[in-house]
Amino acid sequence: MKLYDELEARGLIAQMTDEVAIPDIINKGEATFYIGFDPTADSLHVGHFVALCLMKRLQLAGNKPIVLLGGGTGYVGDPSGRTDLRSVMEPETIQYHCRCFQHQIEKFIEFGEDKALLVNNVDWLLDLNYIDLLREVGTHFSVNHMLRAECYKQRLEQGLSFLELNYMMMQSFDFFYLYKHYGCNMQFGGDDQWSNMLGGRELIRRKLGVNTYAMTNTLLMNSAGVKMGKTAKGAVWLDPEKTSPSEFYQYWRRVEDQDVFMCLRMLTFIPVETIREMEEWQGKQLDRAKEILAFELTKMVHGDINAEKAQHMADSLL
Ligand SMILES: N[C@@H](Cc1ccc(O)cc1)C(=O)O
Repeated sequence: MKLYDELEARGLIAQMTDEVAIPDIINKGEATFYIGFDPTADSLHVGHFVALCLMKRLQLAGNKPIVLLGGGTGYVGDPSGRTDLRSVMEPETIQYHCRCFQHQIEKFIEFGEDKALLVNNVDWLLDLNYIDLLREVGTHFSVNHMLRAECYKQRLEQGLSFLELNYMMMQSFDFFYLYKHYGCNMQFGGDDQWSNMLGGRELIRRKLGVNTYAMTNTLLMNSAGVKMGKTAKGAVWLDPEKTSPSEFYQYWRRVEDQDVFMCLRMLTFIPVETIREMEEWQGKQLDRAKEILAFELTKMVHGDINAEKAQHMADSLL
């Protein structure tokens, strides 16, 4: 199965700017693409995991990932799709979070000159000159248009600070910068990032007359339409100190019957054909599917030994 068909079969694709060119470019392994991660906490969580796996799938098909750590955008905070105000983080906290993210990401993605790059936007955003930026970038953004963007909808009721209104311009500038310096021609991200991604694409088009691409992945939602990866205790983290391998395993072992195959498709590397056969399973066999899901994911995040331990622990609880 070609990469694009596989991503589609896994239900990973939400929106894209070009339905002909994007499948073609990624199938040929010709994309240099980036995904940005803002250092909002000292660990990645399950929501980031979908993006990391997507990167891995694209990398395995010969495309080149650029992982962008938002050490610069972290100073501003993305209001997209959020109703709550983000607290302004201290520079030391931002740096520390970036180191934590980097450490975790390095376990998933193989870095190296031709394989993948890791960059931090603090390296170019922090030194921008305000007046220059307003003149060179600000002129290309319509506030009217921004206020209509889907991602700010809920936020406009609560109030959107001027700081946050600038976020879209920062992320757009990143895409422009990565295109210029690394030939990055595509941006991926969660579906809540669509407006920010289009902003960058438009900036590149206006400043350089070049066409670039953007594609979003489906957010991990359960059948009730609720974002997955949260428990009563809070987020399900990838850091074993924050969510133990056993808790991590249990989270997946306990997904609802209707969600197990969607999770297998979106999160694991089990071939789509195998998952299709498993979809015939019913009753007790669904428990088996959940065990496979929990084991596979725990293995990917915490390694074989921890996955086995977590499974034994779960078995002994039964
Ligand atoms: N805005 C993204 C992170 C990001 C940061 C900078 C970028 O250039 C791209 C993406 C998020 O909140 O998830």
